[in-house]
Formats: sequence, C-alpha cells, structure tokens
Amino acid sequence: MPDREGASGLRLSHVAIRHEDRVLIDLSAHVAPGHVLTVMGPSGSGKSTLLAYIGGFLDPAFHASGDVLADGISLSGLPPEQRRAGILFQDPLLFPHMSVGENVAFAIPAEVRLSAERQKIAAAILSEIELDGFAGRDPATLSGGQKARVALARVLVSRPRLLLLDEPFSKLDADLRAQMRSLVFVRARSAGLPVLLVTHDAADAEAAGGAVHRLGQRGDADA
Ligand SMILES: Nc1ncnc2c1ncn2[C@@H]1O[C@H](COP(=O)(O)OP(=O)(O)OP(=O)(O)O)[C@@H](O)[C@H]1O
Repeated sequence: MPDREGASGLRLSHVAIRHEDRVLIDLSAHVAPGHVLTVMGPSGSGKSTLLAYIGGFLDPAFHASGDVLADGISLSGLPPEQRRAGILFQDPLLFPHMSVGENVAFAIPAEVRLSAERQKIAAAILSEIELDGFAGRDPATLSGGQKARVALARVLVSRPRLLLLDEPFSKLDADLRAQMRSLVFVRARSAGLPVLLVTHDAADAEAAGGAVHRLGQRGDADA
C-alpha cells in the first residue's frame, strides 16, 4: 500500500467522542506503520473509550463521529472482527479452558484450515517469544510475564492491521515491564504495525518513542 498521501498506517480523521454534554475525545492523528502514538490522560479521561471506538465496540451510551482508516480502508462501518485490530489489555485474558497452544491457534485466521498448519504457526510464534515447549501447558501454570507474552503471540498470529494497547504493561513488575515493552514495540516495528498505546505511565511513552497526545487537549497528533 503506497504511503504517498499518508494512506498507510492508522489515520484518525476528526474523531470526536462525547458522553452527554462532555467531550472526551477530539483528535486527528496519523500513526505510520511500525510507529507508536501514545495517548495519555488521567483515569476517566476517555483512553479506553477511544480504543473501543477504533476497535468497533464503543458503548452506545457515547456519541461518536469521525473516521478511522487503516491502510486507507475505512473501519467505521465494519464489525469488530473485520477491523483486524489486535488488542492487548492490562490482563492477558487467556482462555482458561484451552492450553497455551490452543489459545494462540484460536486467533489464527480461519483461512488457515489445516490443523497441522495452525499448530505449526502457534509453535513458531511461541518459539519466537521464548516459550518453546509451552504449547501443551495450562495457562494457569504460567507466570504473569509468560501470560503477557502468550497474549502478544495470540494477537500477532491474528494478522492484525494495527495494535491497540490498553495499559498492557501496568500489572507487570519493573523488570518484566521493560522486557515486555521492548518485545511489543520491536515486534510491532518489524511487522510494520501502527500502534496506539494508552497509558498513565510516562515511562511507557518514553519506551514507545513516538508522539504523545494528552487527552483534554484538542488537535492533531502524528507518529
Ligand atoms: N458504558 C459507559 N456508560 C457511560 N459512561 C461510561 C461508560 N464507560 C465509561 N464511562 C465513562 O466515560 C469516561 C471515560 O472512561 P474510560 O474508561 O474511557 O476512561 P480511561 O481514561 O480509560 O480511564 P482509566 O485510566 O481509569 O481506565 C469516564 O468518565 C467513565 O466513567
């Protein structure tokens, strides 16, 4: 996809989100492939609401306008499953009734039909995130850092167009947080994925290395 007019990556075009008479979000932004836009703001400022709008699961209590484009494709009219937004939350949200390998394989697009091929893809990504041999494990037996890496693997195999990060590092202790930040941003860069990160933590923004938009400010942000 050409980048001539900034068509590639993620573009928020005059996105405005209101709740009753309060304007939570008023933002235009472009996030180039492999780059990160960090959105910061205090609790209740609308960070998760912005991600819900982009992901296609905004609560109808909000009124939203403006368009979201990924690689020039408008996502606004699409159901969440067709938007292909990979999302990481504070909690890894692994399915407890599935093994680690099944959790990852579940996210592989349906066009990969053969079970053996799905298992191969899951095993390869687990190896890349240094969880070789973990496919058969029960997620409940993993550490917090290991669960976070499985959640990342699950998002990566889903072939997302973009990544939405909702404070995914905040529950990890300091060492793991630094490792996980680096893993996520390096993988996003190598996959050419535009990333929108929402966080309270200035160290997250610094590690992301891109532009920072503070909620409560109107205007444009590019990363
Ligand atoms: N379903 C809903 N109906 C009405 N108001 C809501 C709903 N969900 C959230 N809100 C309100 O919308 C505002 C934005 O919430 P949001 O969760 O986006 O904030 P946030 O910046 O992500 O906060 P935090 O950092 O605490 O997660 C808050 O004032 C919240 O109370």
